[in-house]
Amino acid sequence: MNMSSQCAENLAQGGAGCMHMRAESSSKPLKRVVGAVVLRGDEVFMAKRQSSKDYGGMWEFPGGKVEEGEDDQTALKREMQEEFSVDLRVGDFLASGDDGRIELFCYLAEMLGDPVLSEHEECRWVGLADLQDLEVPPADKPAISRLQKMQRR
Ligand SMILES: Nc1nc2c([nH]c(=O)n2[C@H]2C[C@H](O)[C@@H](COP(=O)(O)OP(=O)(O)OP(=O)(O)O)O2)c(=O)[nH]1
Repeated sequence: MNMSSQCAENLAQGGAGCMHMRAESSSKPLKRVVGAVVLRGDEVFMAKRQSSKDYGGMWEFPGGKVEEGEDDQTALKREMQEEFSVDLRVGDFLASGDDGRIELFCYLAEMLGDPVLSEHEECRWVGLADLQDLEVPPADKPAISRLQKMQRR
């Protein structure tokens, strides 16, 4: 019996699948997400996710999923317009992290104008020294470590 027919038989018998199928599903490509790291002196702009969303109530770098045909910069600018009605100047790549489902690419950026809250529960300028007290999704941790290292220099 080959691998595929073993899987089919396992499923037909009401089994939870087999190693072969699990390996395939766990290698699904990560969804690409971008986040803007907007600094103002020793503070960074953070937004609180709506409680109805995944990671609800956690703080994130504003941004979102990159759509087909977009590059990271275009996606970040679009998301900042949609979510905060501001233009964005996108700078250097800072760090990336993942949660096994999405991969977050964070870029230093400058907001041109004042952000208007629409899709988040709250937004706030957070001191870099206070970042460790915020609850953030796991994919944000590498960017936060980089920011804290930059601050100590
Ligand atoms: N924007 C953003 N998303 C993050 C961060 N960290 C993190 O794990 N994520 C996750 C949460 C979501 O699963 C995913 C982004 O999806 P989203 O729903 O916020 O993005 P979107 O605006 O494109 O959403 P939608 O149109 O699909 O509703 O990435 C972060 O710092 N910023």
